[in-house]
Amino acid sequence: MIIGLTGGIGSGKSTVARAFAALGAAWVDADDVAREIVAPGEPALEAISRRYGKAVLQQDGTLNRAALREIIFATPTEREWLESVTHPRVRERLLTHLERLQATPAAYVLLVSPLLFESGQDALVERCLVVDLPEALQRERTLARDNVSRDQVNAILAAQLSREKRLSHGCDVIDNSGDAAFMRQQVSALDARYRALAP
Ligand SMILES: CC(C)(COP(=O)(O)OP(=O)(O)OC[C@H]1O[C@@H](n2cnc3c(N)ncnc32)[C@H](O)[C@@H]1O)[C@@H](O)C(=O)NCCC(=O)NCCS
Ligand SMILES: Nc1ncnc2c1ncn2[C@@H]1O[C@H](COP(=O)(O)OP(=O)(O)OP(=O)(O)O)[C@@H](O)[C@H]1O
Repeated sequence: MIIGLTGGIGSGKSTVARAFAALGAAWVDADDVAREIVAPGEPALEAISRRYGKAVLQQDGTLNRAALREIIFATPTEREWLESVTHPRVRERLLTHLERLQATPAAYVLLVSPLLFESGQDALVERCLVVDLPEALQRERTLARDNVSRDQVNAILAAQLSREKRLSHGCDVIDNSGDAAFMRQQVSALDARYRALAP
């Protein structure tokens, strides 16, 4: 069984996924896969450097992620262009990872993705799970973790589904507005449910 674990920036997806993994779940993170497909030599990186030039490359030829982030969250059409290059490749690579993970003894597999619905990756999963919290807390946790401005966090939030729209998909929900113990308690209950449901 593949479960899509989603939530906006800084909602706590990786933290929640690690709690599931501690109980034996397997997982793949779409953000990690999005990094794989822009490694040096990959066609997506060539397309990005053709469009934006050297400004989006570091001295060693790897992607300057902060520079590209500035461009795409300032201009929605540029973000759409980048997604048209990256999302099909992320999806293809996710399928390979999921196939590999399904062959492991784990009872179920998590596909962790900030853009599960926005990118159509929900077609790859049988159930979905939303990590939910008030947007203000999401913003504060992101600002505490990342070296980004409040304006940029707001631009990223604006490019993602709203809390209400994400919840409207009828997924299971983890309330991550409390402490780690509260989160782990919910993970443990869901793990038992998923094990009972897994074929
Ligand atoms: C713009 C990039 C280079 C910025 O890299 P950076 O290292 O600063 O951030 P990182 O990749 O870790 O992403 C951080 C968070 O930003 C948000 N985010 C990233 N891309 C997008 C997007 N296209 N739309 C909305 N939110 C996004 C997500 O919440 C993500 O968890 C990178 O995010 C990217 O390549 N994005 C396009 C690919 C994509 O859509 N990835 C999302 C998973 S499929
Ligand atoms: N219940 C919690 N209480 C306090 N802090 C938390 C909690 N859950 C997560 N955090 C913190 O919030 C930040 C965001 O969490 P995490 O990195 O897991 O989110 P994410 O959804 O994977 O983020 P992104 O997709 O943006 O990479 C981290 O610094 C994490 O330690």
